[in-house]
Amino acid sequence: MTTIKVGVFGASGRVGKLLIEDLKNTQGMGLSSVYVRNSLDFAIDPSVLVTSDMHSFIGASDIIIDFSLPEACEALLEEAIKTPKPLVIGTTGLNTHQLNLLKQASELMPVLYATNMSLGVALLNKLVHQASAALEGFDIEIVEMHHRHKKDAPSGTALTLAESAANGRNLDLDKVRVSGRDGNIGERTKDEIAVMALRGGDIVGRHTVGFYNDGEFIELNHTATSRNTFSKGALRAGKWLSDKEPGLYSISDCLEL
Ligand SMILES: NC(=O)c1ccc[n+]([C@@H]2O[C@H](COP(=O)([O-])OP(=O)(O)OC[C@H]3O[C@@H](n4cnc5c(N)ncnc54)[C@H](O)[C@@H]3O)[C@@H](O)[C@H]2O)c1
Ligand SMILES: O=C(O)C1=N[C@H](C(=O)O)CCC1
Repeated sequence: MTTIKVGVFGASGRVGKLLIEDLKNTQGMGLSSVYVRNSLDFAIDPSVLVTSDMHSFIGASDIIIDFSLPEACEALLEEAIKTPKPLVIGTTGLNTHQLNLLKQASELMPVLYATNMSLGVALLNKLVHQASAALEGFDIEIVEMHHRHKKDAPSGTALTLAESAANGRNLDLDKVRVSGRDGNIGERTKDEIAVMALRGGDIVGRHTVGFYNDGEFIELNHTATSRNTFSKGALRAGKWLSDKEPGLYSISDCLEL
């Protein structure tokens, strides 16, 4: 079996470090390059290319996995457009320009973009779509909780869940999303979908999508108890993506959900 050479972008981050560890025990895949801005603060196999030259970083690998920051992901996409390689993108908080760049890249190479690499959240998105369509008149409120170091809010996962809920009712999320309530704002409107973010401690990731009506409510809840859920999910996605045609793929495509 040939070994898929993996490049890790965001290597010294919380998820990046786990990707490097998990790759040591992943059959059919091996770490070949890491991109660093300065230097790595941990030891790495000397056969791995450690570089701050984006072109060499991409060139040394068969696929690239990115868990970084939006500006960094943007720079990666710009370089990948010049040197196409399958890309697994896990970075959240991308703006409209960065999302457009991602779509542009996917015309030249296979790109899997997932705001959450877990199987549980992939299924939760399906359930939320179904519940949103079936539970007419129920108010939809989403709450997410993450660790104190998280920079973007609301989480990418919460926004994707809100998109699933809005799609279930043929609503435009940009028109109905509420991400803060403060002061004398009046009563809740019928269609609004609230997405609220809490931050604290070392919470890996918790999402609750609630459907509330008079006399009853349903809450669908997902909790990630280990960050390895994301790194292992990204490696599974990378293996799946490595022989695909150019296109924009989702985690549901990879998991055949
Ligand atoms: N899709 C998922 O399943 C999933 C899961 C967890 C985290 N995330 C997302 O992944 C991203 C990273 O999360 P994290 O907790 O590992 O963050 P982190 O802050 O620990 O790591 C970020 C990494 O990006 C690197 N970086 C920052 N700016 C850079 C630049 N300009 N150029 C190159 N590299 C740069 C940092 O050096 C670091 O290695 C976040 O957007 C987070 O929301 C997604
Ligand atoms: O720790 C993070 O940061 C996470 N980010 C993703 C998001 O924004 O949804 C996935 C969960 C963990």
